Amino acid sequence: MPQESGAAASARLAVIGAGAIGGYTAALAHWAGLDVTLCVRAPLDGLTVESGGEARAAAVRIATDPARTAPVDWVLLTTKAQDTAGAEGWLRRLCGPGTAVAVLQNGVGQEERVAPLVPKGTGILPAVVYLSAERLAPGRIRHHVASELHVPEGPLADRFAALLSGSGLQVHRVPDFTTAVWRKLFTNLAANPLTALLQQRMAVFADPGMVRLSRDLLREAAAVARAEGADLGEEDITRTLELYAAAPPDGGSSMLYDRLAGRPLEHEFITGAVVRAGERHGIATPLNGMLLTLLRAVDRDLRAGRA
Ligand SMILES: NC(=O)C1=CN([C@@H]2O[C@H](COP(=O)(O)OP(=O)(O)OC[C@H]3O[C@@H](n4cnc5c(N)ncnc54)[C@H](OP(=O)(O)O)[C@@H]3O)[C@@H](O)[C@H]2O)C=CC1
Ligand SMILES: CC(C)(CO)C(=O)C(=O)O
Repeated sequence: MPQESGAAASARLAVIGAGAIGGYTAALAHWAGLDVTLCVRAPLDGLTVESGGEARAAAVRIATDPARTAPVDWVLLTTKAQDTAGAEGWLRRLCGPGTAVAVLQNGVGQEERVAPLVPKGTGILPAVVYLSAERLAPGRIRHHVASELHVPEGPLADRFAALLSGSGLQVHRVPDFTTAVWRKLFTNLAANPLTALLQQRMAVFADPGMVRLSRDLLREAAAVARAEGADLGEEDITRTLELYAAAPPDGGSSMLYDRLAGRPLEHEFITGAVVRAGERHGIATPLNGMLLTLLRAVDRDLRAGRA
């Protein structure tokens, strides 16, 4: 785990959400010397991150009440997409003149989701998250693999990269964010629904039938992605399947972890995003549509406490 101090060591950072991504990024930022407040909705005793077989505590400040917080330099929003609106109380208190908000969420349209919840003019930086982490228990995070954030290039991205320099989180500034966000969505479109529906980990992708099904799901999505302006093709599908094959077999997906913990699923922002965009463009997505129907059924049971 990185030990060195970051370039923006005195910056104040608030991380909303103490789950897998929030807990991991908050710990790395704290170890890099940033002034980190972790904003949670249920009290937390502390934060510990396991990575590479080593467990380390991060003595971040923990806040449970938005009313007791003040504006910071950066906010990292790391709730599930369906919980974005629920974080409005935090966003309103943490954003002042000069605050920027980075949205670390899967799916597409991160900026549009957050814009109505922050003061007009607040800089919003959508971030594609390439890392795998799992919340083992409240405040206990296991990092499985990778530590990359991809953001649209520009002055806000430059500030974000400077903020996190030396933290171990690599910030990549990309010229074509539409392609980047859809490319990342590809990695979720088969892995998240299939692991969640089957309640199996990434080892499931050793099955050639599962790889064929994933390719077909992604081919549907590629047609939709291109209609949305993303520059993606067969080689991106192949690369995604290679990623699945190379993933730690005991790793999972954020949707699997939600199902195992009995929490609502993020399906409407992943599979649902493809199906709805397909409908807008008149592109049929029967396989993704079928998964969406199954995920909605599971989610209904989870919300009713039956699954
Ligand atoms: N886990 C992973 O490996 C990856 C996840 N992602 C994406 O990153 C995003 C975050 O995922 P992940 O970290 O796994 O999700 P988690 O479910 O582990 O964490 C989300 C956290 O948000 C908290 N939260 C929700 N609403 C609020 C609120 N109003 N105030 C404070 N906290 C709140 C939840 O609180 P509570 O504890 O009370 O439920 C939870 O701790 C998702 O979009 C996911 O798809 C992207 C790449 C990889
Ligand atoms: C599956 C993974 C790690 C990327 O493939 C992911 O983004 C998630 O768990 O939501």
